[in-house]
Amino acid sequence: MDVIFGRNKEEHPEPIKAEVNGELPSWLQGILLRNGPGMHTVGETQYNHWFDGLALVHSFTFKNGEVYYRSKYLRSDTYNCNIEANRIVVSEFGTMAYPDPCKNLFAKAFCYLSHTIPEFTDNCLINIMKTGEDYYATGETNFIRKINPHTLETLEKVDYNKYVAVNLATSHPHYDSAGNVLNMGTSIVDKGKTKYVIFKIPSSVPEKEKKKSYLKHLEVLCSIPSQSLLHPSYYHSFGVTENYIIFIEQPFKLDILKLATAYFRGVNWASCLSFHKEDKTWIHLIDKKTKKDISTKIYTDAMVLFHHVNAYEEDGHVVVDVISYSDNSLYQMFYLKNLNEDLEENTKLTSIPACKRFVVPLWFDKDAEVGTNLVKLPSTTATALKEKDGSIYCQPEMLCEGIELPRINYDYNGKKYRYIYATEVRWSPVPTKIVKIDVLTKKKLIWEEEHCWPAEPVFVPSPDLKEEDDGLILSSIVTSDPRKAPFLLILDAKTFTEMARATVNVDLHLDLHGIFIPEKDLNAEHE
Ligand SMILES: CC1=C(/C=C/C(C)=C/C=C/C(C)=C/C=C/C=C(C)/C=C/C=C(C)/C=C/C2=C(C)CCCC2(C)C)C(C)(C)CCC1
Ligand SMILES: [Fe+2]
Repeated sequence: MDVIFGRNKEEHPEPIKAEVNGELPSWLQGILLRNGPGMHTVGETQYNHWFDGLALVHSFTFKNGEVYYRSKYLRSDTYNCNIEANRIVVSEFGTMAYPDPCKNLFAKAFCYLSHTIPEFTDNCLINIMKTGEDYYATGETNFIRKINPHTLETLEKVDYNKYVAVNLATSHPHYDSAGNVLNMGTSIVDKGKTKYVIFKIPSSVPEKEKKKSYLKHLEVLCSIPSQSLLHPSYYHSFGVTENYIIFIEQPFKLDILKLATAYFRGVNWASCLSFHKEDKTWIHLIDKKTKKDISTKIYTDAMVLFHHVNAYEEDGHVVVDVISYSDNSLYQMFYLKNLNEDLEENTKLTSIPACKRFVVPLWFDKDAEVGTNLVKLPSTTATALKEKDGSIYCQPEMLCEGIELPRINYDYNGKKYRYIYATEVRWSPVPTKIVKIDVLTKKKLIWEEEHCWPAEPVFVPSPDLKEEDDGLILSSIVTSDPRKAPFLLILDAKTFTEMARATVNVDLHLDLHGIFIPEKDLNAEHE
C-alpha cells in the first residue's frame, strides 16, 4: 500500500500518448486537470500526513479521439525551498518543519520571525479553481498558484490576503452560471473578531485588466461572526442554492491559542483541530439578497463533514446533501504511518462516510407547537423539529452510506437534482468502486474492477444534454497490481457502461480533486 500512498512519484511534463481502447465521442475535447499529493519524502525527511505531500498536478488532454497525459510538480515556493534544502523546511497542516533542526528554541524563534522561509505554505495540492480565463492550484491557506492548464507550468503566487482578509479559504469554490466564483474563508482574530467571509471573484474584467489577476476585482459579499473568537469551525466546502449560501458551522474546531504556539511546542497544526462531540452543528442559511443569516437558529447533532454534495430549494424548504462522519477518524486515517502494509489493520474508520440529507423549512407556522416537524416535503424522511426557544433541530435522512469524493452534473448545482457520482469506501481508505446514486429511488449503479482504485469521478455533460445524466464520467484509475497499467476510465454516465479507457504506462498518483476544461474555455494562446 506504501506504493500507492507513500511513494514519491515521477513527473512527466512532456505529453505521453495514451493507448485508447474503445470509442471516445468526438465532442469530448478538452483537458481534465487534477491535483493531489505526489511527493511525501524530501531527502531524509518525510511528511507525517498524506494531505501534506507536495502538489503534483496532472492532466489528460482529449484531442480528436486521442488522449495525452502529463504531470508536473507545482513549483511552489514551498517546493523550491524544500528541494533546495533537500529536506522539508516548510510546515504543512500535518507536519511542522524547522528550517534548521539543530537550532535551539531561541534560534528557532528567530528563524520563524525573520521569515527566512515562506511564512505559510503555498503547496496548493487540493483542487483547481477557474477565475475568468485563469486556472489556479488551490489548497486551504491564503495562497493560490496560477498554472498554465496546457503545459502545467507554475505561474504567479497570489495571496488572497491582499484582496480579502482571510487566513484560510476553501478549495471548493462554487461557480454561478456566468462563471463568477463564490468562495469563503476564515479571518482569524482580525481587529478583535473571528469571522467567516464570503466573497466573489468576477468571471470577466475589462480587457486591459486581463493581464492582472481577476482577484483584484474580488468583492466581499458578507461575513458571519464565528460563535467563538478563539475556536472557529473548520470547513472544507459549503453549499449554494438559488437564494441562499449554506454554511455548516461544525464542532470540528481550530484552537487559535494552540495554533499560535504550535511551532514552539513542536507539534503540528493538525493537533490544534479537535472535534467537540458534545456541541451542536449550526446550519447557517445566508440570504443572498439581504446578505444576512436568516434569523431562525438551525442546528443538528455534532458531526464532521468535508464535502457538500449539493443543495436546492423546494416548496419553501432548503435541502442540503452532505457527506458526514460521526468523528474525525478520516483525517487520522491519512497519517502516512497508518497507510503502510498493515493498512487494513491501521486504518479502520470508526465512522463510515454517510451521505445525509438535511431539510430546513424556510416558511412555517410561527405558532406551531414545540416538537412539531416543520418539514412538509413528502419526498423525504428528514425532520426539523420546533424547539422551545424557537430554534429548529434538524434530523437528516440517510441517502446512502460509504461514499466520498462526490460530484454531480454541475449544471444542476444549487438546483433540484437526482444523481450523485462518487467513489465507494467502507472501513478503510481504499476506494474500490465508482458509484452513481439516484437520490430519488436510492438505486445504485457500480463500476469496479480487480486491483483498481478509482479517483473522484468527474461528470462531463454531453453537448446535446437533455437529461441530467446525459454525459460521461472521467476517473483516473490507479492500480494496486504493479503488472496492471493505470488508466483513465470513460464511462457513459447514464448506464455506467465503459465507453473507453486510455492506458498510460506511468506510475499514476492517487489524487484529490480536479476539473474538466472544455476546449471552448481553453485559451489557445497559452499552448
Ligand atoms: C491552520 C492554519 C494555517 C495552516 C493551514 C494549512 C497548512 C492548511 C492545510 C490544509 C489542508 C492541506 C487540508 C486538506 C484537506 C483535505 C481533505 C479534507 C480531503 C478530503 C479527502 C477525502 C475525503 C479523501 C477521500 C479518499 C481518497 C483521496 C482516496 C482514498 C479513498 C477516499 C475516498 C477516502 C495557517 C498557517 C494558514 C495559519 C492559520 C491557521
Ligand atoms: Fe475536498
